[in-house]
Amino acid sequence: MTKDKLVIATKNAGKAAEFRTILKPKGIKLLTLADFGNLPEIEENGQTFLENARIKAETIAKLTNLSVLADDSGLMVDALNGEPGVHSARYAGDHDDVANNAKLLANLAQVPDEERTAKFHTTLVLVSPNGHQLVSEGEVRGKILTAGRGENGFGYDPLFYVPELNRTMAELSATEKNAISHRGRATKQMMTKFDEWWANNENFSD
Ligand SMILES: O=c1[nH]c(=O)c2ncn([C@@H]3O[C@H](COP(=O)(O)OP(=O)(O)OP(=O)(O)O)[C@@H](O)[C@H]3O)c2[nH]1
Ligand SMILES: [Mg+2]
Repeated sequence: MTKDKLVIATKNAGKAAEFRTILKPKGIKLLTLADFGNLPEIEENGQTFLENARIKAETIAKLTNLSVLADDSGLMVDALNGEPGVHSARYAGDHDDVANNAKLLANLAQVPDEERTAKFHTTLVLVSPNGHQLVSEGEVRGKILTAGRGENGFGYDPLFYVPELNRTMAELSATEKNAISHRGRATKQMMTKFDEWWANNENFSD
């Protein structure tokens, strides 16, 4: 019963949409936290992306007894010593993209163009109900603009300029973003080991 389902342990609709596109070829039924009515709030109190991804994956696997994929990600700006980092979602206000982007621009107001380098990072943790884990990571480098451009994506995407494509993340289509993004790269890396893990996981749950 539980073998063909994977829970994406996220409340972020943007992330969920990206995972649905990337994982579609697997033909596995994907659920997100929105499919469960009564889950408690998860406190992301880790110091690292890995700790937070693990907290999310392990908590939801225990509660649902299903296999779970969790993503912890964030923006790391060189001129801000890697901030907002693990605090990206709640930099200025809890999941308030407008306030978060405004704070980022304010903190970079005196920083010249050539020093506005940054990267997006994702750590993924995949865990089965009995605790077998796969971990992967992905990053993409870019620059923080002085004003947003584009309507797609979510979070800091309008401010994140990708030099190779001469566009911001928010000016890319979903397919274009997944092809180069931190999340797309981390998922691609995980997929190289996924089939073997999934097959073994089926055996473990017997
Ligand atoms: O412009 C962006 N494009 C991206 O592709 C992206 N990926 C992550 N982020 C930022 O980093 C936070 C993650 O925090 P986070 O990993 O805790 O996720 P979250 O709290 O939004 O959802 P959940 O998965 O924890 O439920 C997010 O909220 C965003 O601010 C991104 N911003
Ligand atoms: Mg979060």
